[in-house]
Amino acid sequence: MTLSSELFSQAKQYIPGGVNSPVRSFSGVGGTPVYFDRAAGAYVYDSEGKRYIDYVGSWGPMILGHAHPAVITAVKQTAEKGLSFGAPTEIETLMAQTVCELLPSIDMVRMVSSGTEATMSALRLARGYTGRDKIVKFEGCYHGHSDSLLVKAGSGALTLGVPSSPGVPASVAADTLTLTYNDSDAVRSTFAELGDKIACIIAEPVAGNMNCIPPEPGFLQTLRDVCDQYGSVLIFDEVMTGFRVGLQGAQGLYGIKPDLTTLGKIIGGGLPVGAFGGSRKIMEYLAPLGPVYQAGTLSGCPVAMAAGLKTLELINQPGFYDALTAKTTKLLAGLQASADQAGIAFTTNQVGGMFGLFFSNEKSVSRFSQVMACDANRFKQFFHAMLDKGVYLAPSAFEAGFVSAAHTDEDLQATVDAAAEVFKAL
Ligand SMILES: Cc1ncc(COP(=O)(O)O)c(CN[C@@H](CN)CCC(=O)O)c1O
Repeated sequence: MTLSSELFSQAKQYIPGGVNSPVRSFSGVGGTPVYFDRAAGAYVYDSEGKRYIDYVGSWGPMILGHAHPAVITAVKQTAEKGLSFGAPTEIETLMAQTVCELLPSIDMVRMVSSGTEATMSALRLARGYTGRDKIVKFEGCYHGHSDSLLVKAGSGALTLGVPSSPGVPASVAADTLTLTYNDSDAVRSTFAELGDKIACIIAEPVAGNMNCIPPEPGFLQTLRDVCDQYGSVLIFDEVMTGFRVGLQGAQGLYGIKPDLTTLGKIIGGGLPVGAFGGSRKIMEYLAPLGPVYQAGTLSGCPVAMAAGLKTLELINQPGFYDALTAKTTKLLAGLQASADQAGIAFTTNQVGGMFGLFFSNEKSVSRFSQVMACDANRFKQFFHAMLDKGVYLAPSAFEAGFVSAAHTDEDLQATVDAAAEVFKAL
């Protein structure tokens, strides 16, 4: 029995499923989750000291690499002054100002402590601002676990949602319409039918929770157009893509301006931070200024702000994203060549420093249905074989992968070499 197995057995006595977030349980790939003890740069080290090249990066935040010295120093120096006060601090204003300066669509921003809080709050704000109840989301997109967003498509495109989890009241799910990502026709026909009842669309501008699925040309523009035509709020959930695919997020990359943006992950630098922001006219509906209530004890925690601010400072350097994108491209080109060499049906997607791996015969994967048709068993075999070789990929075929600035050419080559051996043995 490995130390991780022992730790997992112990955890399962006290924590449901032994984890504080389901995907960590390896339920998507089988086997026992690896317990990590420490991390530095591109590497994570398990409880027995084994090193892995990490492509999860705490699900996106660790864009600089783990335990970046300047981030750790900023956290230590801020923590020594106290951890949180439940009162305003200057560093919160600095963070808000930085986010507003980096994302032109954001005039004002409110900090929260998770992506779930950010999207839940943005939905309430959009509903309060428009006075409407219905929302549109897309199948395969994940926006955290608030009730309105744990909803799957009803039997037909225009039928209302049904809960995707017990505990979500049918009455709540009924206000959520779930459409097919990248299906612009479905968006247009839904709005033609119900547009004046729809408070908002919430979309991942690059879907990173059904593996990595970029928007097809015109899709994001369609979302913008129907929201303009029917007076609905366009929410880009950039919890994952924000500062990951570019300094101005996916909205900057694709040139589509949302009304509200949700953020998380990178803006916390690895500590619990979420945020939602947008146009002043909408944000001023928020308490204490306006009638829409939203609050949080540790929102804007100074220590978390310090980690996030230092991270945003260090990614805002000339060439940072070109280098990150080039590394990711190099990794994927190597993986594809190895798979082709071994005759394995395999394809990849990439946007900036995030990527998706698909065991699929498709030349390119752009729809949820194509993701679902991938060879899940082959992914599981690949995942575990790579893990054995010291490469830590996302333990699910429905997650994106992430490269950091700390990954070296040697790390990328070692990953490709390991994959070449694994593909041959599949
Ligand atoms: C686009 C997007 N929006 C919202 C969320 C929810 O954020 P959190 O509440 O987990 O901080 C997420 C969370 N992402 C997952 C990874 N796919 C978190 C990992 C987990 O659930 O443990 C997200 O990707």
